[in-house]
Amino acid sequence: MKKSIHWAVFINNNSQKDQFIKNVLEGPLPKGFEALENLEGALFSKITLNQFIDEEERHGIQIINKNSQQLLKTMSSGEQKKALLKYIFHLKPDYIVLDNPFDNLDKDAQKDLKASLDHISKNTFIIQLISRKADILPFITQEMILERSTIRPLASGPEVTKKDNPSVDTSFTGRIPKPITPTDYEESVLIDCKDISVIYGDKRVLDKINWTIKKGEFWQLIGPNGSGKSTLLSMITGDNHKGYGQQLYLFGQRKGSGESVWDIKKRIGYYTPAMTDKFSGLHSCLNMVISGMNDSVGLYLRATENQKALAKEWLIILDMWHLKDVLFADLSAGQQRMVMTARAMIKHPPLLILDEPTAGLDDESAMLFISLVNKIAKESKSAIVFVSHRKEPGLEPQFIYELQTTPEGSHGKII
Ligand SMILES: Nc1ncnc2c1ncn2[C@@H]1O[C@H](COP(=O)(O)OP(=O)(O)OP(=O)(O)O)[C@@H](O)[C@H]1O
Repeated sequence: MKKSIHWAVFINNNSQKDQFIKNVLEGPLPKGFEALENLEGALFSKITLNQFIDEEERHGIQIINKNSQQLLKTMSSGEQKKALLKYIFHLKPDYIVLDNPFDNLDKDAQKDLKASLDHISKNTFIIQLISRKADILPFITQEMILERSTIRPLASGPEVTKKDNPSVDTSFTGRIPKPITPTDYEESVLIDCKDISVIYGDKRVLDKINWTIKKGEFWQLIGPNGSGKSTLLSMITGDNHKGYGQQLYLFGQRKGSGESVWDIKKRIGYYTPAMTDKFSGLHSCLNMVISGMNDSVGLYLRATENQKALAKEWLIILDMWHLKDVLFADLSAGQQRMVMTARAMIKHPPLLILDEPTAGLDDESAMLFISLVNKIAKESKSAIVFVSHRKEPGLEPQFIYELQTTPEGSHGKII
């Protein structure tokens, strides 16, 4: 039967998305979705991927990658999404819930996904959960918004659009607070990659990468899915053993020359949204910021008065001081990312790495987050590496390092 209804459900930081998904898949169906009664649904989401990865880790069971030698968790995020999509299409469900389907996908993969969904939407109901307005699928017929747990049609028309499109104040008051102790690394070159290559089995991932990151530089790292962005980052953070024996210099020390992993880690502030999933979230917002000074999650050591005062300054800048006692888990996704970025930056590490930090954020939160990153770039001496597939409106990197895939592995180019 030809399907003529497809829904877009706009979600923002306050939407209770998980509950909504559960209701759509298992009932009771939310108002407006009665057409799905007694039908079989499937979920295309990071949530599903995490379940498959968990199954693989705990029980060694490969489901969506059963025809592949490669473990799901070692696949790039784009490859994981493609494998899940193939699996779901194979199941031929009556409807598919797509949870921000374009996040983590490069331009070509987004185009392919759009074409596949266009095709499948002829026989399958689509419910698109969406944070960024530009992502809306062309065949959507109903636009809804999920405010906390309440679903309602999206307002339209001049008198109501303002309500659903509030403007964002991206101006922060005050300057980025200085660290308690300045960094002990004063050299100009932080990271130096000379002819770095990486091969996994017979898969050539990086080919002769030359990239130097200097003090205070603001870089964006781009490249299609599977081009080796995460692999390159793991070389820079000293986490990839493939760096041994290569001309990889991390804060002046050659990888494998007896350098201390601790010395490397303490000079890098790192944030990627997947980090947030791993925290219990039972720490207060203030303690999460303070923990950035102790390199621990939450607070296990008693904070000094100076540390508390510095964390306060950061929360004031972020306009979140009134939330200081709120549990991290109870903050919105956008607020959690601000806190995690403050946590990564509080010591003003020589290098701040932000790996796809805006994935899953709504337009407003992404704008606010980007203006924070621009501010950090302007007001601190930390170098920044920002990884993102999107051309983030408003992001002001000085340089872009692009990985371009070739059969010999990706080549790097400064653009
Ligand atoms: N441990 C591993 N074993 C085998 N292959 C791996 C391993 N780690 C990474 N790869 C492969 O290396 C390639 C590069 O992966 P990487 O995660 O670095 O790409 P990426 O540019 O970050 O991609 P994405 O944008 O999709 O996140 C991928 O094809 C991936 O499958």
